[in-house]
Parts: sequence; structure tokens; C-alpha cells
Amino acid sequence: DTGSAAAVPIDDVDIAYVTPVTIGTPPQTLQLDFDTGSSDLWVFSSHTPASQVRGQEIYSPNKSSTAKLLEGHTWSITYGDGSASRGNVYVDNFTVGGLSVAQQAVQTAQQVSSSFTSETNIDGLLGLGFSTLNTVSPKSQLTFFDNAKASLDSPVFTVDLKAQAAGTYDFGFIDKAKYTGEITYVPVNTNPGYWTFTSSGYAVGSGSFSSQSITGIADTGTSLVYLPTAIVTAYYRQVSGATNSRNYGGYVFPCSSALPTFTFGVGDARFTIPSSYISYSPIAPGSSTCFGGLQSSSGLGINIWGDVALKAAFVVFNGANPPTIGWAKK
Ligand SMILES: Cc1c(C=O)c(-c2nnc3c4c(C[n+]5cc6c(C)n(C)c(C)c6c(Cl)n5)n(C)c(C)c4cnn23)c(C)n1C
Repeated sequence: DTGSAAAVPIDDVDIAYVTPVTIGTPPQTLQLDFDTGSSDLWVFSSHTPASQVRGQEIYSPNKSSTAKLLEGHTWSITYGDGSASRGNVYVDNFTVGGLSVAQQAVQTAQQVSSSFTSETNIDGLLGLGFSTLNTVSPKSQLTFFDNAKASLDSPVFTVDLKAQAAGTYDFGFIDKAKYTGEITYVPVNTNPGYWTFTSSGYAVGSGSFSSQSITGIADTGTSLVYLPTAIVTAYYRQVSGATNSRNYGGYVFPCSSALPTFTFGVGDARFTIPSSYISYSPIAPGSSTCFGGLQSSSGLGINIWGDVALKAAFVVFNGANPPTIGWAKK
């Protein structure tokens, strides 16, 4: 089996991407944020209080003849930006881009935090991290990928995110038309459950490449890139007027400033993030102060290669044993 579905930016700065999925019988279509940084599949639902729903599509298990309540099971999750949701659990038919799983655990929200309510074009999240991170209790559930893996032609999914254009999530195959040159595979540490790998170093603009290990997670659910402070200060030193603003919670700079590119290594391969991805967005509509797409990871306890970096590559999440992650130019 294989599957392929579009990853569509939800706004004009690629702050997040959504992918259509169908749940139940007859099929109910929702737009979910595929997130390699978590492992819960949860949706806005008929159990979500109306006061917390602002235009999102909802999943109604009572309208699906194949839905079954997972008695006594609950879930509760908090994300890196402090957003949170919790609820109960059904199993139902679940399809992504032609790839179906018969008894997928679908976590229905009974409570979502205000940032989810305000993110009107995200109907839920589909976790693509390792199932060890799943929060369902008393029995944790498998991700869509883990459920589908045995039936896939190859135990992989690939991520091709694009700037201001629809990219794809492919399951079970590697599409040679989506990348150029070779794919560089490196080991993955699955503890505690992220796609954790080690980058071989970085360069700012046309500067020399600094070979150093940068261990971090490949996270499609995070908008920006969060790296060690030393690297981030070295980058913004090249940007006139850049400051690390407590007020805005990170590095900001005049939108008119010229930004260098940022290159990161994976093994011997080098990936360059264009300046345009790092000149992320005005801090408010029409403002001449811009927020950086590269921010410090100090205080997070983890480095995060989010969408700003993933957009610059074609990435293979190889779920074989042992798992590896592959990066290619495109
Ligand atoms: C340690 C960490 C993160 C780890 O993940 C993280 C982060 N970065 N983007 C996102 C997230 C997103 C992507 N996302 C970010 C958005 C921001 C910053 N804003 C203003 C809006 C309107 C957003 C939307 Cl709609 N979508 N989503 C949907 C969720 C549930 C996220 C959770 N955390 N998150 C932050 C900001 N930090 C500090």
C-alpha cells in the first residue's frame, strides 16, 4: 500500500500546514496538522463545546456507523507553545491520501485551549512521532503511521513542505521526482519518542562551515527553527538592527534588513535555508519590524528543526528497525 496527500500552508507565512483526512462511514473530511513532534491523533468533535469551536470542521462519531467508543480511555496533551487539549477516544476507519487504516484511534476533543479555538483552519493534529509519546490512558494508542506500516510497500513516510505552495506527505514510497542528488541518511534516537538526529554543523551566509554536532528533532508541527544561542547570536550579528526582544519573545529586526542564508549539515550534505524563510513575518500586520524564523532554543532543553528548515529539503522518515532520517535537496 501507499498513500499521498497535500500539505497546504494555512496562511501567507507558512505558520502551519494542513492535510485532508477522512474519518468514519460515511466519510467525514477534516484538515489536520501532521506533526512529527507528537503522537496523538486528535480532532475537533461533536464533544467539543460550541464555545470553543470557531468554524473548524468536526468529527461526529455518532454519525459514523463504524465508530466505536474506547470505553474508559482519555487523553490530555500540552504542546511546546503551551496550547493544550484533552478528551475521549474512539476507533474508526481513517484514510489519508488513499491509504486506509480500519481501526485507528481517533481522540475526540472535549476541551481545547484558546489558541486552538483561534486557529480556525486546523481541525486537529495527526501525530507522526513514535507511539511511545501517545497520551491515551490507561492504554496508549498507535499512530496512523504505526498502524499503516505493516501494509506499506516500504515502512517510510516522506515530507515535502513548500513555501507558499502545496507540498506532500507520502506514505510507503520515496518519490524520486521530489528530490535531486542523493538522500543522506543519519541515525535517529527514538528516546523519548521524537525523530531526534544530529546535524553536522552550520554556516551563516557565505561564511565558513562550523563542524559541530547539533542534536535536535525534525518537527513538522513547529513553525520555526530553534537552535543553541551561540549559533543564533552568530547569525543575527550579521543582521543590522537585530535585537533579541523580550517584548516579542525572540529575535526581531527591521524588515528592510538584508538577511544572510543559514546552512546546516546532515553528514556530508549541506542544506541552505533561503533568507526569505528566515525573514519570517512582521510582528504585526503592516509593521516594519520582522520576527526571525531562526530563534534560540535556550530554555527549551531541545533543538527543533521546524518548518522553516524542513521547507528547504525533502525528508524521509524511515520507520524501519532501526529508524533513520534521510535528507535530500530538491
Ligand atoms: C518549544 C516550542 C514549540 C514546539 O512545537 C513551539 C511551536 N511552534 N509552532 C507550534 C505550533 C503550531 C504551529 N502554529 C504556530 C503558530 C503561532 C506561533 N501563531 C502565532 C499561530 C497563529 C500559529 C499557528 Cl496557527 N500554528 N501548532 C498548530 C501547534 C499546536 C503548535 C505547538 N507548538 N508550536 C513554540 C512556539 N515553542 C517555544
